[in-house]
Amino acid sequence: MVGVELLEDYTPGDFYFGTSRRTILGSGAGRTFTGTDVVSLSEAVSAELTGSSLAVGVLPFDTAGAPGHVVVPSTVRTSGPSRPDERKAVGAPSAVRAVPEPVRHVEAVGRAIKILRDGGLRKVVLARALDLEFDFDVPAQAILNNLAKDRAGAYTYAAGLPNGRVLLGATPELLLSRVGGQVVSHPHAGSVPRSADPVTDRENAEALAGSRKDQVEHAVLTEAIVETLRPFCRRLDAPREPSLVSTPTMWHLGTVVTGDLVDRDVTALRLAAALHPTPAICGTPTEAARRLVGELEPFDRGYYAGAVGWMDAAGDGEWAVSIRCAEVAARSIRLYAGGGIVPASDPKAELDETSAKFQTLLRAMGLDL
Ligand SMILES: C=C(O[C@H]1C=CC=C(C(=O)O)[C@@H]1O)C(=O)O
Repeated sequence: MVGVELLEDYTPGDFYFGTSRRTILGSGAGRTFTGTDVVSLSEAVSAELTGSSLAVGVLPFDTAGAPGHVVVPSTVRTSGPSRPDERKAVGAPSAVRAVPEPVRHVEAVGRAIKILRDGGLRKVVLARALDLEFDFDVPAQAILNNLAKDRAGAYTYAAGLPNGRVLLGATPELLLSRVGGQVVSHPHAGSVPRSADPVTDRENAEALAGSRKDQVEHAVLTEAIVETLRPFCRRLDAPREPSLVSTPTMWHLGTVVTGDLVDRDVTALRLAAALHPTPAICGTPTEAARRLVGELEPFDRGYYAGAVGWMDAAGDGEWAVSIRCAEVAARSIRLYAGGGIVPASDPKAELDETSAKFQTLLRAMGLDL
């Protein structure tokens, strides 16, 4: 058992962020910043941070639905990585409901494909949700423990939301990290499910690497990241071809983009605000894709498909894309999963992809749905 004390001490409302290098636990709100203009929000937060203080928080998918929410916790503790040995029991739900019904998601993807083929857009990301009701309070700490135990994603997180709920998950995708003058982004797009059978698993990965449709889906994303970061960087590198990356449940195409900043006053949160929403979770062109998401999805995304992370007084920090996550209310939990749609997408395959993406949370809850 390595460095699990902070994980054990987590209580709902705290901010938890765990990676392979460190664990951050922030408790108690010393100062809270809430705003719908994330660039102004990032500037207000920078102005407040001094010495060793840290700001932590979440950005929503769309500030028309929920504000950016960043706090300077009264207590911040950090340690090495948290690797629990034991799984914790979560318990079974009394009701499960898909939002929308799977057949309606297939229809929405079909409509999106038609719009894309008619030439209006290059890519849009459509999501669906799974609502689970319980006869007891949802044990957020147990789910977080199990996500860390499963090493379910490179960034395991939980954050208190302004509505009193908790966003928790384990995402593979880095929106932006900044250390001194160096920035890194690790965009992910293009996916296939893992398989328990090693031969099928390898075949799935090879099919993904060779898939023209997934290459296009990924290229749209990397282009957008590079275009957004270029004005901020004097050096910016991105490999021509994406690489295969995996979580316990999914294979993805990923590209590590690295750069050197022109101006070291540009903070991690400011850069994350510039990048968000990327085509990994919204689409291209951004505004048209955001409108289509609003038209085709029958729910508000809230803090799903936003960003979660931290920043220090020097402007360094890490912001991950808030996917493979759920929003926990007292006795209910809403899981989210989405997928990028391009003209060559297949609606049924997109439904299956979202089902596979739900597995990150479902496994952590010990559920076989
Ligand atoms: C939008 C999600 O995943 C994104 C990240 C990786 C791969 C994706 C894809 O292949 O569609 C999505 O762009 C999600 O998990 O809800």
